[in-house]
Amino acid sequence: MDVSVGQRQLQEFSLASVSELASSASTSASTASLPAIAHFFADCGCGSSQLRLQRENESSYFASLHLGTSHLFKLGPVQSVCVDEGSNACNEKSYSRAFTLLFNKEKDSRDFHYSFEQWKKDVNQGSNLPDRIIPSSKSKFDEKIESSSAKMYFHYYGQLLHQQNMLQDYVRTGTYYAAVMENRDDFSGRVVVDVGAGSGILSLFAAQAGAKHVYAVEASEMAEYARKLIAGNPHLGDRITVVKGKVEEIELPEKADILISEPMGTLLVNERMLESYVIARDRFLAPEGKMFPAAGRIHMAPFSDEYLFVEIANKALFWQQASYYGVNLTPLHESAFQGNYSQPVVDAFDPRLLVASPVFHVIDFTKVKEEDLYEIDIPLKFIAAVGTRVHGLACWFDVLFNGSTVQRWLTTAPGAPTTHWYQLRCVLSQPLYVMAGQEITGRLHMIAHNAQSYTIHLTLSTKMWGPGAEQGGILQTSSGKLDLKEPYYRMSQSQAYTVPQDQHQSLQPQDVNIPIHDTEESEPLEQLPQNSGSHFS
Ligand SMILES: C[S@@+](CC[C@H](N)C(=O)[O-])C[C@H]1O[C@@H](n2cnc3c(N)ncnc32)[C@H](O)[C@@H]1O
Repeated sequence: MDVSVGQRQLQEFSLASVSELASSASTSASTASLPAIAHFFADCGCGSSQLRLQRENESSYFASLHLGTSHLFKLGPVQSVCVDEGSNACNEKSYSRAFTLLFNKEKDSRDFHYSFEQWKKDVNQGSNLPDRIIPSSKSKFDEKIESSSAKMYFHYYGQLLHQQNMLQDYVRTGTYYAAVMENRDDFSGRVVVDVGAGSGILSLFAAQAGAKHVYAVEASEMAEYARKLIAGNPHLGDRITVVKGKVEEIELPEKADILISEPMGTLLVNERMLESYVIARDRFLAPEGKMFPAAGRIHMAPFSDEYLFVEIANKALFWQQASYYGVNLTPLHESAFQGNYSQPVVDAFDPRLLVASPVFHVIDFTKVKEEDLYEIDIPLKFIAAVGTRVHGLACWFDVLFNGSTVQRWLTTAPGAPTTHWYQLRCVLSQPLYVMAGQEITGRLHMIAHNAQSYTIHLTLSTKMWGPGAEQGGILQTSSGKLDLKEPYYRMSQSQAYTVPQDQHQSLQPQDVNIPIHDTEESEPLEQLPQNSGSHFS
């Protein structure tokens, strides 16, 4: 329980019993093994923090331990010993003392240990507040992310509406549920950390699968809702501790056997939360521990879509007016035209629009270094399956739950059941002409920026084709610079995309047998999740 009293921060725990380890200075009241209440106090009058012990139904404290000089050791699931080395704090000399603490439940013991470590960390860093969101020294998160971006980001995730949008993506949530339940052995009796727990749903799944204990780490105000949801499911909640804070900043009392998280944004990497997942791995995962998911792949293929190309070009037509209330708007036409192409398009498209077999880039979450995600450079090489105009690069991702029992992929591929991520297309303002069998080369170069997203540099080129091609070089090149943070959500368009007749005749895309995903069956486009205007995740 947390209470705020005036300037002081006070946190209290009920203990089944507390007894002082015998010393000459101890009184009979403190050595007796009786129920007690432990209070964490910030600022006991001289600026230092204390752990104070009080017998139930008594108004005074029988012991005060200075957190700066105290250490807590676990003796068993519900038993710990707390040792204060003694100090000169508060201008008075105190001698070393030790207390055996017996908790009512294992969860109480974990919560107490967690709070103890938090308060101690605060003392060491010179702050008196536990669960601090802003540390005295900048965390890895704060070093690389602009504070205004982080503020908006956590404000967004702090709202139930947006968590509901993710929960109502049944492809997403159902795949997580299946992956956890099918792999109970990976969770049963294990310590789990849920990285970015949101509403706490994945923590509850892990507890359902028999986790020994789950630490649900959530930085936004959603942590309070997660506490509420978890408390409302007491048979599971008993094994879950919600930790409010960033994974880059919080401390946990023990290592995890398995991390569970849903850190994927549009194009897998948007939001830069994968970096937090990797940081959590390095900070909290025991050697040989598992990650759910363990890997992700970005899939890419060139596409042809005259409708989309024209639609984007036409958006700038407004700026071609020579007399808008008597004002010539045309000087801004070119800027508006280019600006529209700098927005990656997010929607669900028909996979028949792909003009070549996709390639993929793997990110192994268990091995990748956090810094490796700052810049992602993917060389591209395709063979066009049809003769057509190429309008850009289509991208989607999947992630792997590498369970000990069952391996399961969550895919966002076109043609597969639609998720709230849809797919993403980078449209080039200058299309390329290709012939069937012609090689398309290029590069997708993504550079992370401090607004939790990436600048995308895309280049596609067509190579010489046919007899004598080996002597030839690049025929045509088209490039674009896009901001992944500013997508164009194209959800109002018809989802059952009809390929125009003339395109059918020239491309015959239905003849192209393109394998779009490896393990899951392709199904026709399904209903879209609610609230399709989501701008994160
Ligand atoms: C995509 S949501 C997933 C929520 C939930 N796990 C689920 O599957 O429904 C990601 C969550 O992670 C939280 N988050 C993002 N970065 C974080 C960080 N560095 N530390 C703690 N939480 C973070 C966000 O606030 C958000 O609630």
